[in-house]
Amino acid sequence: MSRSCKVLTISPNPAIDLSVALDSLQPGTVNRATSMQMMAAGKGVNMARVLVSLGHQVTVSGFLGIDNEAPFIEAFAALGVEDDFLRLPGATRINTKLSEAEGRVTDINAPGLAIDQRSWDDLIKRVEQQLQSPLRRPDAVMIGGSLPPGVAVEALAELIRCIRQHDLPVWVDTSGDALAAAVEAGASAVKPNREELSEWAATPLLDDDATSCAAQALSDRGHDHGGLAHTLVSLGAQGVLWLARHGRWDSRPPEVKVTNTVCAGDTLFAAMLHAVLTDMSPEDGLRLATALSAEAVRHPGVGDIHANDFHHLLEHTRVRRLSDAATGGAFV
Ligand SMILES: O=P(O)(O)OC[C@H]1O[C@](O)(CO)[C@@H](O)[C@@H]1O
Repeated sequence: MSRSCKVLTISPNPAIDLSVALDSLQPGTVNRATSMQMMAAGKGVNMARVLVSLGHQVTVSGFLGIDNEAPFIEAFAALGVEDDFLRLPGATRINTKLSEAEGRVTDINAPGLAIDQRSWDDLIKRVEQQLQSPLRRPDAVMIGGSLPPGVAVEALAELIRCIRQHDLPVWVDTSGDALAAAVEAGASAVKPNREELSEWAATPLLDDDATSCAAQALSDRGHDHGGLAHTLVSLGAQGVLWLARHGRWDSRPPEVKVTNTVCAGDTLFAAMLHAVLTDMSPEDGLRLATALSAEAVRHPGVGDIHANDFHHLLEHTRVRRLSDAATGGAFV
C-alpha cells in the first residue's frame, strides 16, 4: 500500500456529463441512442475519483449550481471526498458526449454558470483557508477544465500564484489561452493533448519530432517562469510523452477496444500526480498512468484500477527513457 496524501482538486467549471451511446452519429437526422448515462463530472471531479481509487484523501472545490447539485452530492458521498464547492444560484452545465460504436466521441460542452469577481475572490479565500490549515493543508493541488463565463485567464493566474506562494505544487489541465496563462503563472505540471499543444505552439504538429519540439518549448517556457516540473503530452492510442526536470520518457499502451475516450486524460494526469507524490520510479509511474488511462477508454468514466485484467494492461504497457536529444531507442 503506497503513502496516502492529501490533494485538493478545483473545478472552476464542472459539468454533469450526459453520455449517449449510438451505433453511428448521423448529423441532421433523428438518431436513436442505444444507452444513456448521467454522471457528476468535470476534470477536477474525475481526477478526484482517480486519486481516491489510488488511496488518497481528496477535497473537491470550485463552483456548483444549487438547482442540480444532487448528483454531485451523491457522488462525493460515495467517494468519501470533502465537499468544499461554493454554491451559486442556477444550474451546473450539462455536457453531452456522443459515443459511436467505432469509438469516435463528439463532445458538446456547454459554457457553464457565469462567475462574477466576488465569487472568484470567495473561491480564492476558501482555497487559502485550506492551505493555511495545519490539518487540511494538501500535499498538492489540481485545477482542471475550462474557465466559466466571466472568468478571465488573469483570474486563473492569480489562483495559481496564490497556491504557489503557499509552496505547493499545482497541476493544471486546461487548454487555449488558459493553458498559456497557467504556464506563465508558474503551474507545476500541465497535460495538453496534441491539438492543445499545437494551439499553444501556434503551429501544426505533423509528426513526432514536431510534437517533441513543441513539448520541449512548452517545458522550457515553464522553467523560465519557475514552474513546470512536468509536461505531459497525451497522444491517445500512441501513448504519452513526459518531459520532467530529471529526464524524458514516452509510453505506449496495449491496443484496447475504444468505447469512450472522455476521461482518459483526467485519469492519466491524476495517476501521474499519484506516481510523483508516492515517489514511484519514473518508469513504473508512467506505466501505471498510461495503463490506467487505456483502461478508461473501454467504458464511460475514469480508469478502474480494480479491473480484472488491469495487470495484463500494465504488463503490456511499454515505457522507454529518451535521451535528451532524441526520441528513438528501444521500449523497456
Ligand atoms: O471544462 P471543459 O474543457 O469544457 O471540459 C469538461 C469535460 O472534461 C471532462 O472532465 C473530461 O476530461 C468531462 O467530464 C467534462 O465534460
